[in-house]
Amino acid sequence: MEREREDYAVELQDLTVAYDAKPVLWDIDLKIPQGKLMAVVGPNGAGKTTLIKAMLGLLRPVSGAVRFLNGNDNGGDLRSLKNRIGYVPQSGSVDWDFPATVQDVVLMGCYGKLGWIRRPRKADLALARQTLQKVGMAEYASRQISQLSGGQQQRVFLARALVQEAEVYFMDEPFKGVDAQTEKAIVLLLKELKEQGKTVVVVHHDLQTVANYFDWVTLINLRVVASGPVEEVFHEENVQKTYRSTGKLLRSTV
Ligand SMILES: Nc1ncnc2c1ncn2[C@@H]1O[C@H](COP(=O)(O)OP(=O)(O)OP(=O)(O)O)[C@@H](O)[C@H]1O
Repeated sequence: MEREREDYAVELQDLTVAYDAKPVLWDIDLKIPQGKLMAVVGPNGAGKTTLIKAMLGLLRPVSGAVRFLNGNDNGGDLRSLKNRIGYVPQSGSVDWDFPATVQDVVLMGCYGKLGWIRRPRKADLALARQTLQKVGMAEYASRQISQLSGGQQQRVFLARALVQEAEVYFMDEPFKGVDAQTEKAIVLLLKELKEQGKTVVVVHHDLQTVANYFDWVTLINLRVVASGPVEEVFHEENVQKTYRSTGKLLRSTV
């Protein structure tokens, strides 16, 4: 039984989340196997960001449970799992006026390992530099984050997550507003993470690239319409069902 749990990076059971008593996620059951690159797709307002926030314990669900890796309950032992879980928020949701350099922001990714008090070691600085190089931002290391373009900020937040060396990553629309070259760089990083056995959950809007970029997909619109290997569940019928209006789906659940 324990072994079976270990195979799942994240497991959701009967998860319902509401804002002001209005449900936006309804009775979600989901198992995300370890080592998958998973896209979460669905129309605007479908509950994708809410799903990620609920998984991370940033929102309290009305009911249900979230379990990571070895079966720890969300809210109970999530703190001890913190360093094993990385999060790249939607760039629009971040306060970019926060006074910090690019290098500072990337080093924040090491704090889980370092603790807040300790100064970064040489190895952390080297890792931060190397990761900035990877995302093509090394030359901006001492620039204030407020003085970067949207796509550059996105790359920096990706670098911050990468230095954390987590096991499960959540990324909320990492391709939003980035140019083709940055998109390619991010895709390469995602594939690299997968090769290292990491699990990556990505909110994604471009249906055209799902099959190229990901091996697992969850289609969501208030409820999970389908979740599984891309080649099995990402087909016309499921996409149609997902992009029907939320109202219709809600009526069909009650
Ligand atoms: N803090 C909040 N308070 C009240 N309602 C909210 C809040 N955040 C989101 N919602 C509502 O919950 C629903 C789901 O929002 P969510 O941001 O999870 O959707 P999404 O699928 O990520 O959408 P998008 O593709 O537009 O980013 C939407 O109807 C939204 O208006």
